[in-house]
Amino acid sequence: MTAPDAVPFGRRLAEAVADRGPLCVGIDPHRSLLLDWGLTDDVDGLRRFTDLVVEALAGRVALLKPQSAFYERHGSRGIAVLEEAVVRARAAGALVLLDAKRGDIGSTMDAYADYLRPEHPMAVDALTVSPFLGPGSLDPAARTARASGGGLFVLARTSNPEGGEVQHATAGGRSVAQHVVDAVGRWNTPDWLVGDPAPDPAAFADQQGRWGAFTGSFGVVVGATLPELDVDLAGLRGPVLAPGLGAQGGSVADLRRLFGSGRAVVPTVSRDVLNAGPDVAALRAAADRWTAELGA
Ligand SMILES: O=c1ccn([C@@H]2O[C@H](COP(=O)(O)O)[C@@H](O)[C@H]2O)c(=O)[nH]1
Repeated sequence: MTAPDAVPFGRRLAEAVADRGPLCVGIDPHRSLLLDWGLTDDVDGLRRFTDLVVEALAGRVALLKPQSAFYERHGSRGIAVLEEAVVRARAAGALVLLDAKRGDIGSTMDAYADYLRPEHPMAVDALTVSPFLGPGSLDPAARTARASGGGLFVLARTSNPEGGEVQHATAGGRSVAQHVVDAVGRWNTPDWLVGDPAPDPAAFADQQGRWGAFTGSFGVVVGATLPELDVDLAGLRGPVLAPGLGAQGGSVADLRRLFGSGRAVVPTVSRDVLNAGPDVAALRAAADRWTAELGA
């Protein structure tokens, strides 16, 4: 059942985009970045790095996307740094997408989805998930997301060059990537989960997939690096997270070429913004440059 005060992630994201522009900035404390910032590659350096990014950008961009791998590599103390940062970023007005790319059988996905429950110590607004065990294995996470006003971004056509080896494979005349997009599109319809209490009809009143109108809480990941858009996003009714800008070679022109202007796209950049640190003003200026270019 949907908690009465749970504003759906899709609506909160659309509001953030209307206020701040569509940019998502990734918090990826690579070892090399910690050293470039004059920090140590340990928990103290990790904390300082994260604090500075949160101070610079929470509430300034639509989404912050901490990459869990860079915290996990420092063990439990690294995860504690991430947890404190998530709490602080959300208190400062940020929407937080935890990039952890979880994917498992349904009963285990149910546990991963607890990240989306408000009572979780590291509660986040949305989570990245991997559909390799079949999109249906993610249903329990989608159910929790819908109940708690959270969001999911499912890997569909990833930005890395190897992605197509599996994502282009076909079954039943559709590519694996298309199966993923179609499954996510179903989550974004009001009749998904028939038998559960009906969700707020206003949440589904207008799902044209454009900012300014409500978009669904379930999105897909499609890289800005693709040579061409080889999935049909018409039935998605939700946002597209587009990584691969800057360090991986993607540009704003690539976003336009791939997605045009009629789609709810959240471009995400990590290193290209983080390289501007550790100065807070310089980090803000780097993010602002992307936002201006995206809006132009
Ligand atoms: O297809 C994907 C899915 C996720 N990512 C993640 O996004 C950032 C990209 O970092 P950059 O420094 O902007 O290249 C990183 O955390 C990846 O794990 C992706 O790149 N592609």
